[in-house]
Amino acid sequence: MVRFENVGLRYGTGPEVLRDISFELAPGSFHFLTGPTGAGKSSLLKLLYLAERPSRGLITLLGHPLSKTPRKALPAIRREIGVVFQDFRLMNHLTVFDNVALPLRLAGQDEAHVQESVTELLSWVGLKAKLDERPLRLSGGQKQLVAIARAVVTRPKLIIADEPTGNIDREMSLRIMRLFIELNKLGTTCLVATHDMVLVDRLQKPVMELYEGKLADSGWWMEGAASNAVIPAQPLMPDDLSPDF
Ligand SMILES: Nc1ncnc2c1ncn2[C@@H]1O[C@H](COP(=O)(O)OP(=O)(O)OP(=O)(O)O)[C@@H](O)[C@H]1O
Repeated sequence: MVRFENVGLRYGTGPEVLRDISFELAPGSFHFLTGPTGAGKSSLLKLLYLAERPSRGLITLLGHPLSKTPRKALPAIRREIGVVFQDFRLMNHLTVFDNVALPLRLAGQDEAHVQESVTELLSWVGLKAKLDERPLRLSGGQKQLVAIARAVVTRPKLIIADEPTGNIDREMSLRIMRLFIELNKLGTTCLVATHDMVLVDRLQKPVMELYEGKLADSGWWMEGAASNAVIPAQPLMPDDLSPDF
């Protein structure tokens, strides 16, 4: 699904902010990405959602070696990736419904499909009653639920979340993480960057740790990823979550 081999990243002529990054994410896996502020978490995620290109090393994304992929093929790969940001990045002049519908409409989907998919997803995140609301009238947690619905409306194979629960209270953070777990149970590969070690401890998922631009024990990550390859995509079973989650 994702493979990094000795990847480095520098911004402009500055120092490398990521060095010798090697890891593999198997299809259907779920990983947290943690590390202190400035360690390079957002930078690593930017490489994954194609907002930056590596200054060295090899990245294979959804089967495509990026160094050999023509630039014009990148938007199609990017459309297979759903991204959730800490600051939501919603369109405040659009309704909740239209925010979630936007990726489908941009992809030229017919309106009947848009109506069905968006209504279904807004029910799933618990915001069916808010579909005509503007984002500015929602709480931070509700805005993040809309952003998650928008990120997954095109059924991406990979979901990347950069501090999705920053500045959101504990109860809503758990609800948001539960959605990522449900998506993962449906077979979506998930990588979630977070500072919230309480959530990480509760969820008992593999953790990739970045320190000063390097992955802790990256050799282990290549090995760990290989064993994750046996995790099958599972049907959605919300009740399967641990009771205290
Ligand atoms: N656009 C940029 N131009 C130059 N340097 C940058 C840019 N973005 C990030 N950096 C630098 O790269 C390093 C890693 O930053 P990054 O935002 O990836 O860390 P982070 O682990 O996500 O931090 P945080 O937890 O505070 O969000 C930092 O030293 C930062 O100053």
